[in-house]
Amino acid sequence: MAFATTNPRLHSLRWLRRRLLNRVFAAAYTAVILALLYHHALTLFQSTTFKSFCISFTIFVSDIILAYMWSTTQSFRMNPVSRQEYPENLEIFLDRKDFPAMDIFICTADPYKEPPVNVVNTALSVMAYDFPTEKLSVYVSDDGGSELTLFAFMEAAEFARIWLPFCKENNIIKRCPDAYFSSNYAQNPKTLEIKMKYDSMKTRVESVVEKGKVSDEYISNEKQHQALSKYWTKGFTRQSHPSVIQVLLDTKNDKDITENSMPNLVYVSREKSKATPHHFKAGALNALLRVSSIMTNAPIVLTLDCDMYSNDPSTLQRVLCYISDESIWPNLGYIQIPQHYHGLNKTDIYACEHKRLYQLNPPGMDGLDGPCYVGTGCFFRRLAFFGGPSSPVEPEFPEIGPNYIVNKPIMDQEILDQAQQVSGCNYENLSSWGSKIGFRYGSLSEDYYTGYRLQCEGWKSIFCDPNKPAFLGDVPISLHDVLNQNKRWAVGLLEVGFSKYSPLTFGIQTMGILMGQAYAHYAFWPIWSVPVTVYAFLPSLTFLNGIPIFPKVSDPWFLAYIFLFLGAYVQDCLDFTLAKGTFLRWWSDQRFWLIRGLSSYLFGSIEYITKILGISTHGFNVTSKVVDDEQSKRYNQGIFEFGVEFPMFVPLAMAAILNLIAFFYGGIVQIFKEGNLDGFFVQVFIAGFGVLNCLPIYEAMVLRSDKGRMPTRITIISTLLVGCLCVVASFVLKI
Ligand SMILES: O=c1ccn([C@@H]2O[C@H](COP(=O)(O)OP(=O)(O)O[C@H]3O[C@H](CO)[C@@H](O)[C@H](O)[C@H]3O)[C@@H](O)[C@H]2O)c(=O)[nH]1
Ligand SMILES: [Mn+2]
Repeated sequence: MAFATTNPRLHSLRWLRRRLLNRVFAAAYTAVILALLYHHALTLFQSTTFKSFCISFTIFVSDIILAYMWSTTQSFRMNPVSRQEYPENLEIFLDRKDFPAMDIFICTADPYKEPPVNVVNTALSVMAYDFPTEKLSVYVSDDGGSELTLFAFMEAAEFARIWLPFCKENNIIKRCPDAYFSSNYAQNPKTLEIKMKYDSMKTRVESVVEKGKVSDEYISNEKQHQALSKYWTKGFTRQSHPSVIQVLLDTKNDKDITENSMPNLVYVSREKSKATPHHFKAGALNALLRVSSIMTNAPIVLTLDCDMYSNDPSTLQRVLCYISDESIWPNLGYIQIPQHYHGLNKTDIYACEHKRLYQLNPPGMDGLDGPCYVGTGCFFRRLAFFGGPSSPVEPEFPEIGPNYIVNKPIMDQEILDQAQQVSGCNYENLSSWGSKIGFRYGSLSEDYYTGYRLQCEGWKSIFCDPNKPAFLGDVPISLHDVLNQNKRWAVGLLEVGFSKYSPLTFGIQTMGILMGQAYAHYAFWPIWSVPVTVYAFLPSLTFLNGIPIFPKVSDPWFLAYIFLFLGAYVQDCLDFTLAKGTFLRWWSDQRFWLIRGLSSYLFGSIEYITKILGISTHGFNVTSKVVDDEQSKRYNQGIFEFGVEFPMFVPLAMAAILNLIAFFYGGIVQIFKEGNLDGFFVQVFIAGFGVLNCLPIYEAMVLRSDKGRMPTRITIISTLLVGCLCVVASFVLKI
């Protein structure tokens, strides 16, 4: 049969050959780790003084943590797979009229940190998907409760009427207007006219944001006035206000300028009250889940952050390649498409690409039960939010359940009333939302936690990583923002790691050792701060006091250190560069791992501890997406942005100063005067490696005069603290 030979398929899966090599290497590496830990244990027992006991103990603990974290990474290396989709075959299997409906959720939380113009760009890019428009609904959650965002969407709804047909007729690939007009697009009267309209919308939105309110001259009709006036009632604030739900486009009634239908576009700002916890993004997404159930109840839900626009109009078709495969459908919970970023600088100084998290580890989990959910670019099956594949959980009433068939138009008053009700801030009281239903509460890393719980319930996930990135996102471009973002993750991850659902216990029990370990790897990221901090300070402090703490070069145990260090680094570098990474980006990535260890992970762990002790509370600090021109210029040149007096810079600056002193001063005294390189080689090497990694910090402290330099106060404080540390160490270590 001719058919059999051509054998059209929707997707394929390939086991990566490197998994065999990985396993052999893992066996050898494990043996050496165990041997070294045995050696440490012996040293510990044989230590004769309290001082040497303390030093050995610290190193032992650090190495156990490093070893444990290394063991968790093996889950990603045992079974990596690679998938490929064939969307061109889709319509052989599935008629276009049978495509399932899609509800797309976009979250925004603050019009000043997340400029509304960018949020509408994200929305326009997905509204223009190459998909039957009547099956597409875009829901925007505005946790900022801001008339500025609503106004931006009113403008966007109008602009969409010309933008969507333009994209479809001309087969435009970049359907995010801003991305399109910043590219090298064909300039003809038609495109120029559309650009003019886009610019005029942009200017209007930006000037409204600048003014901080929508003044009368911007309001074009009574309907808009009515919608916006909700914000002008007395007592309406961002933290306390009733729900505002506005259907901006209704696929049944609204037509674009070519008389074709448009997708639904619904703006939702859920009710907020200072007395009721709102659970940040997870709460926002749950409100959207319910509102969308009532209005459209599509079986597939895409979650998108407002800083991620669609870069490929055919992504939905690609995802349908999995969705329409009956062999994987029964247990399929979600399909995760990784984050890719635009605007990274050449060497990605803050390692914001997170290659390991978003690109290297997921194929490893995909070879097991499937990747984590990472908060954006993820297609969920609505059903997955309501209990496991074989243990469904019923919601409070059927209209918000996954099986409900919506039979009224979206603008029907009854629908609008119900939507208003389910987006109320007390709606979830005494319900299973956040615990058994919907996005899960209890962690600031709600994405990781939700995916984890769904997988524990038995849902599988799929990693889909098309060659052409399906979404492109923004990265924070100042060090302060990046460290804060990573600190938030650290707190959120520890919240899961030490909860009753800890991957170490609950996870391993329900999903097996490899999946449990994979999730534990992330949950315990922040404990890397312990070994990183120890290795940043202890070798230098002891070295300056003439105390050797590692085996001599002539000692056979020295080889174990060499093997473990080089083994981990070379493997990491190979993984990174084989996945289209450059060597310089890899260098930034490993450097930033050290930086995070000394800052975000350290502070995140402290914050987590103070929180469980009840000393402090913490919230979801939204990352700023506003770009300052000067900052962005420095970022593009690959220059670190310090600039502000930020406590997390202190341990970084301290480590930089201490290692520099140890490397030069200690190096000269010990090695040239006393000729003792053999005994101190590892310590000198670590200090030298520290210095090499800290080059941008010295530059920021001494050589730079721009606004992004290290604030003088931080340099002074850190120098004083290093001084104190050295004095204390010389007393303690000389005992
Ligand atoms: O109370 C809140 C706080 C945030 N958000 C939205 O959540 C998204 C992510 O926030 P952002 O400040 O951009 O955080 P990032 O650290 O960049 O986000 C990463 O980390 C988050 C978890 O910490 C995940 O939710 C994200 O998907 C993931 O990209 C944005 O769209 C926000 O508008 C809300 O809707 N409500
Ligand atoms: Mn973000």
